[in-house]
Amino acid sequence: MNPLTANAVGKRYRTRWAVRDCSFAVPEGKVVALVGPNGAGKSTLLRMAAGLVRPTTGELTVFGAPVNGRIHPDVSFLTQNRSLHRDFTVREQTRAVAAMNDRWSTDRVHEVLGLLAGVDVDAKIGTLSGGAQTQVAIALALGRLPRLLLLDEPLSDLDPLARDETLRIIMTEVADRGTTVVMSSHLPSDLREVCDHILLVDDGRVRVDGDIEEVLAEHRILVGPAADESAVEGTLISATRTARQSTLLLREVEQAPEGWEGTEPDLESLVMGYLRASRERQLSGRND
Ligand SMILES: Nc1ncnc2c1ncn2[C@@H]1O[C@H](COP(=O)(O)OP(=O)(O)OP(=O)(O)O)[C@@H](O)[C@H]1O
Repeated sequence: MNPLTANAVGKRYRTRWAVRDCSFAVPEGKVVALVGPNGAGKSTLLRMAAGLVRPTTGELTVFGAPVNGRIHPDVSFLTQNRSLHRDFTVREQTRAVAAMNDRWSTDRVHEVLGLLAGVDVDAKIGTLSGGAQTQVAIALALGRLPRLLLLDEPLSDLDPLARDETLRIIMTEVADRGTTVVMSSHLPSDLREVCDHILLVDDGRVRVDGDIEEVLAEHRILVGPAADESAVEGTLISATRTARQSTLLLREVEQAPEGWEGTEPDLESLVMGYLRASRERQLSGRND
C-alpha cells in the first residue's frame, strides 16, 4: 500500500493557490526528494499530509486512510520551525513529547541521540546550535516509530559534518525499518546520496514524479550551435544560450541531432533546469 497518495489536491490561501491539482503516490520504503523553488508549495503539501492543513480540493491518503485534519499514528512530521521548547532540556523535551504519544520509544530517541556528536541531553534546547536542534527534532520524530517520516528541510541549517551524521541516521532508519521518507529541500546535492524518488513541484504543481534513475534516463542535455535549434526534437524544459552555443534540457528526446552532443543529466543539472524554467515562467508571468 502506498504510504502517501494525493488525488487532485489543491490548497488556496485567500485568493492564491499554493498547491493545485497535485496527484502522486509515494512508493513504500523509498526516500522521496520533494524539491522546488521557494514558495513552490512543498511545506503546504507536507503540512496537508500531516493533517495540519486541510486541502481546499482533492484528497490525501496515508496508508490508505484519508487524512482528516489529524496526523496518522504511523506518521512523524519534522516541521520547518522544529516545534521545540527553548527552555526545556533535551531530556525534558523528550518526556513532554513521550507524554503526547501513545506509541513511543524513549530508547529509540536516546539511541539516535547517541549517534550524534553534538547533542547533550541535559543541555537546554535554546543553548544548542540550530543544527543540533534539528537533530534533536529528528530524534524525537523517530521516537514515534513512524512508518512514514515527513521532513521539511531537515538539512537546511546543518554544517557538513552534522549533515552527514543526519543523512546516515535517515539511511539507517530506512534500511533497518523500511520507513518511507519524504524530505523537502532546495538543494539537489543534499538529496542525491539518499533519495531514490523525486517529486519536483513548482508553482503548486507536480512537474516531475518518478524513480530518480528513470527520470534522469528520460532527459538529455544537448549542447550545440546557438544558430540553429531546428533539428532538435523532444520537449524543451529549459535552455541557456550564449552567442556560440545552446545548452538545452529536454525530455523524451531520442538522440542528439548532427552537430549536437547529448548526455544524460545528473540530478543537480536536472533540478537546476526545472528551476530555471520556473524562474522564466515567473518572469514572463506565464502559468502553465
Ligand atoms: N499560512 C499561509 N497563509 C497564506 N499564504 C501561505 C501560507 N502558507 C504558505 N503560503 C503561500 O503558499 C505558497 C507556497 O508556500 P510553501 O511554504 O508551501 O512553499 P515552499 O515550497 O515550502 O517554500 P520554501 O521553500 O520557501 O519553504 C507561497 O506563496 C506562500 O507564500
